[in-house]
Amino acid sequence: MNLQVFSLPMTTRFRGITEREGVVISTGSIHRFEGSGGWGEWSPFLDYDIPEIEPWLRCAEEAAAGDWPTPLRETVPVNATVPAVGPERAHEIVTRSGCATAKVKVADPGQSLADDIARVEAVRDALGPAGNVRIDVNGLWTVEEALASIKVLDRAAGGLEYVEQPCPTVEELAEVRRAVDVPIAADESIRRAADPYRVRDLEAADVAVLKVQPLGGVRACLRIAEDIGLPCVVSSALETSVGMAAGIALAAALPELPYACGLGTVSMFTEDIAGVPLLPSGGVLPVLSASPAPVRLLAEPALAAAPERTEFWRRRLADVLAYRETLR
Ligand SMILES: O=C(O)CCC(=O)C1=CC=C[C@@H](O)[C@@H]1C(=O)O
Ligand SMILES: [Mg+2]
Repeated sequence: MNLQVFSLPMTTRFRGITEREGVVISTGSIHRFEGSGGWGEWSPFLDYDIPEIEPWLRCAEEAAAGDWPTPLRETVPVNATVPAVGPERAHEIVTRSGCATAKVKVADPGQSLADDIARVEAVRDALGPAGNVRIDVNGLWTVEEALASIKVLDRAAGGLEYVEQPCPTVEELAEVRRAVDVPIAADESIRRAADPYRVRDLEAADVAVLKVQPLGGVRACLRIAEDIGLPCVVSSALETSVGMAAGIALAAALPELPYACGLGTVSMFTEDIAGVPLLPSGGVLPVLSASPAPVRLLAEPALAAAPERTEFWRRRLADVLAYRETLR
């Protein structure tokens, strides 16, 4: 099977990743790499098991087949993404981004609430009073920690737009939501859940975060958006520009898009595999009708993964296809 595997260094460690690996496939079939049509990215995180990464492949296949819904807008507003860095670097990231909204990672293992407060204050300073500051906890707080930390970080931010995934479970999100005025967004409780609709049924969130790869593609996410009945934010799973186009296609096709999306993360790589990277300008990304071709990956061996890593991805793909057969 012919696979192209990329390996891109990141500018800053993010969710423990310093080197992003993944696969690009072309038109229709993963068995036919040399296609003249669309491209798709399959870049499930390395710590995810085979059943969990099957939907990620559906997203790549949908993109490669060029099967996206009609866009309703030409550009998509995005947030700056601020990893668990020091306040000076956080300020610089936000200022350089040109975005009016920033999402700040907090509760990073090994850091204190004081570190989070300093980062959030720096981000507010960089955005000015009119900007929006949201935080992402990745489910790392208990309910008690959430109640205490949201209070101080809301003050440090001069008002938080929302808190993403403060605690691990849907029940805990619901408990926190009942106790605080800051809106709650659900991310892992949707993209890693057996039933994404428990968030709706337990009234656990004000905002749904949708990611096209973990949730099985653009059309699958559109259905979730319709059924979940919450305002949606489309966020990346750290895709290259090839995969980012799918997230943008979802954001472009949603009937309502009240919040900036977390799709500005191509800037976290030192290089990109497309000819023109999908970087925001003036806080927005352009909507494309298909994924860009990975022309730089095809031309520059330095962007390709080492042969043993290519072998790893080939095996991973074979395992997912075998798993799929068991679902039939
Ligand atoms: O939403 C953004 O601003 C960027 C994307 C982002 O934060 C994430 C991408 C990939 C993995 C996640 O840990 C993380 C998230 O939790 O939302
Ligand atoms: Mg998140």
